[in-house]
Amino acid sequence: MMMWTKDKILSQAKLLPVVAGWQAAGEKVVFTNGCFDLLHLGHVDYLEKARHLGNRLVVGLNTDASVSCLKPGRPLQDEVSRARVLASLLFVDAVVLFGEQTPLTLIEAVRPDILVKGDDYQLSGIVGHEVVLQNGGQVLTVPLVVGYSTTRIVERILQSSQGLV
Ligand SMILES: Nc1ncnc2c1ncn2[C@@H]1O[C@H](COP(=O)(O)OP(=O)(O)OP(=O)(O)O)[C@@H](O)[C@H]1O
Ligand SMILES: O=P(O)(O)O[C@@H]1O[C@H]([C@H](O)CO)[C@@H](O)[C@H](O)[C@@H]1O
Repeated sequence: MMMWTKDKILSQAKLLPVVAGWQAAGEKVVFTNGCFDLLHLGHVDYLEKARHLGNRLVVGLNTDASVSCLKPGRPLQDEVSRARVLASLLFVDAVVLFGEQTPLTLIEAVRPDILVKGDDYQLSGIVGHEVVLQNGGQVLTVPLVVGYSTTRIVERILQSSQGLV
């Protein structure tokens, strides 16, 4: 049965029993996180690959307040929009917002089987890698699709707009 995308967006309190149920059924839960401001091919490719590393994909999404601390001038899209766009992806099973500067507390609560980031991150630099490894899980990276980033999209928009004046 096709889920409504908004029903994939869960509070942490509602997410934890859902994850526990998946794991009790023997499903490997993959967790990743990010700002996902303007969704692009790199995000889609990496999220799809992350999903295929296990059986379920949970995406931790930085709130607007969290993003603005990490990336001044961002986000360009609010958290409601960013969450809904992520939830619309077939291979995303759940989206959960977090307001801290890092997803450490969330990862400690979710206890995913697999933690994934793009390979713009070194394994040792991935927040939560110690927790997941201590729990017997895996920490993996997915190769970047070269040439794609939200920053690059913004730069190209600015360049093209300058050409219009
Ligand atoms: N080109 C890409 N290919 C694969 N994965 C990517 C790519 N760009 C970002 N990611 C991954 O997507 C996740 C979210 O990253 P983020 O939202 O910072 O995207 P971004 O495009 O790099 O944004 P920004 O340009 O603002 O840094 C991270 O795990 C990152 O590793
Ligand atoms: O979209 P980004 O900038 O890749 O996401 C950040 O990732 C950080 C990462 O998990 C560090 O290992 C995280 O700490 C931060 O909150 C953003 O989600």
